[in-house]
Amino acid sequence: MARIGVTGMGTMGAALALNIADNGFEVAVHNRSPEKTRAVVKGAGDLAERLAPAENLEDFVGSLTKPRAVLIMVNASAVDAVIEDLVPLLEQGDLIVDAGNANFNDTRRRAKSVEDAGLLFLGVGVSGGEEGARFGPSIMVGGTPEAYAPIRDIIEAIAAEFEGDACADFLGTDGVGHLVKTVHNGIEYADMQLIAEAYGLLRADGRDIDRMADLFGQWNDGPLQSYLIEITSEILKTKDRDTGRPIVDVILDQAGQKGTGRWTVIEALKMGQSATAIESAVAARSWSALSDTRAAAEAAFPPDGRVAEVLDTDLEAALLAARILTYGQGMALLEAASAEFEWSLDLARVAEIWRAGCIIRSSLLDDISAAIRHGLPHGQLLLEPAFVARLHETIPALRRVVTAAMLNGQSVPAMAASLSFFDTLRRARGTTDLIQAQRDFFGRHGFKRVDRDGDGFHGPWAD
Ligand SMILES: NC(=O)C1=CN([C@@H]2O[C@H](COP(=O)(O)OP(=O)(O)OC[C@H]3O[C@@H](n4cnc5c(N)ncnc54)[C@H](OP(=O)(O)O)[C@@H]3O)[C@@H](O)[C@H]2O)C=CC1
Ligand SMILES: O=C(CO)[C@H](O)[C@H](O)COP(=O)(O)O
Repeated sequence: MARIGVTGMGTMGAALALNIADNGFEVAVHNRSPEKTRAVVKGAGDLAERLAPAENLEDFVGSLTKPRAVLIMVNASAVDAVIEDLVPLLEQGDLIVDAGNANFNDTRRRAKSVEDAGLLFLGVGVSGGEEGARFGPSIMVGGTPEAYAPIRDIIEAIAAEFEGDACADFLGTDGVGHLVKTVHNGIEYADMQLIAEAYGLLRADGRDIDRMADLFGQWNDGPLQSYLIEITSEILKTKDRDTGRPIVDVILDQAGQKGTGRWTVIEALKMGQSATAIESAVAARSWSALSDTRAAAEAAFPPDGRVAEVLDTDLEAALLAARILTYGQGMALLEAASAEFEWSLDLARVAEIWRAGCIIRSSLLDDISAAIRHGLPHGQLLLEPAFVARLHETIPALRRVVTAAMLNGQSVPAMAASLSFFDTLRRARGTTDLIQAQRDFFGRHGFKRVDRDGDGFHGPWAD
């Protein structure tokens, strides 16, 4: 009998189940199509003795000790159907864990309906891709402490570690684990886009791909140290087996997206927050789908042949500045969500559990968690003294890179969005006085004055 079961033997579910077994726990395994379960057991080697495979949900649930704990790792669109099948098979006090990527609004709804049925529910974000799931992901738990208690030891055992600290924690009630994972992915989208923009500038400059790989490798030894920079270097070194060409040259430039970046932007907009670098990254993926349109537009507006003059050191600093601003936007969004849903989210802890295991892990996160513990003035990372100093050092480079890109017709939407966010925020008096005047002019919306208390003032056009 197993203390926990995993249903969904896809990329992530299989890897998590093996991780659980590797940490000494018996684990029941199940998949809608049983051949996948058989394949996982067959490929498990010595770990197979800790796997209890089941060909149907009834046997799967029957192989769990009570109170049962079932971890679902299926596509977001299938979670409701799986829960519907599971609930009649479970008893009061049993636990359902949705560990896939889920829209946190769905998680809130699911938590309520599962709890109404007398069961416990957790919405858990897991990050790290297949390798992370197998050897140590970052794990973001949302739900109730009672629901977390029975599996806490398992979650902490399978999670990544940063200097002995498990990169897993209970973050608060209902949807918080999935919103934190969603924002993690939003930051992931922006960081990937920023890196792709730097790659685009280097390509426009005619750089050799192998030397580019070395440059990313060097950057990974400095302040940009991160998983995404590291794998970019690896990817750029990789040749296609069939043609011998750099692998990036045979990959169609159309990026997929499963929804978490878009969810981040939607939630940011709903909460009156800005996630502009993330929004640019989502847009860039959407624009990437328009291959025919882009080809037609290139024919209509051909490149003017100028060469981008961008220094490697400037690119490195520009990426760092934009990354800081992106993390800052993500953290501010989480702070706003915490206030709105009364989660009392410990943002420093979030940064801590992202320091290892997850896709956005980077050396910067240790500094970000320290900065949050010192307190972020006005809730903004960019105002924390250590980050003020870093931005003073790096923003001029971001400005030079964005300017060079713009002058040369190179697309850098996420870098430009980050810089505009920064420049907007660092002006005590902006330009929305005119917006307010326009709103009042056409719609009598009223405005506040700088020289009097109260609101609802109108311009003379209203007379
Ligand atoms: N891949 C990654 O890097 C990461 C993925 N995630 C998230 O983890 C979850 C799983 O992703 P991943 O493992 O990559 O996906 P896969 O495509 O590898 O596997 C999908 C799994 O979902 C099952 N499934 C699909 N539809 C149904 C259904 N209607 N009923 C029952 N089972 C169903 C599949 O079963 P079958 O074999 O029968 O089709 C399969 O086990 C997703 O939410 C994803 O967003 C989270 C972090 C990283
Ligand atoms: O959660 C993940 C990583 O953290 C998954 O890999 C997710 O699929 C990435 O999102 P997308 O497929 O939209 O790029």
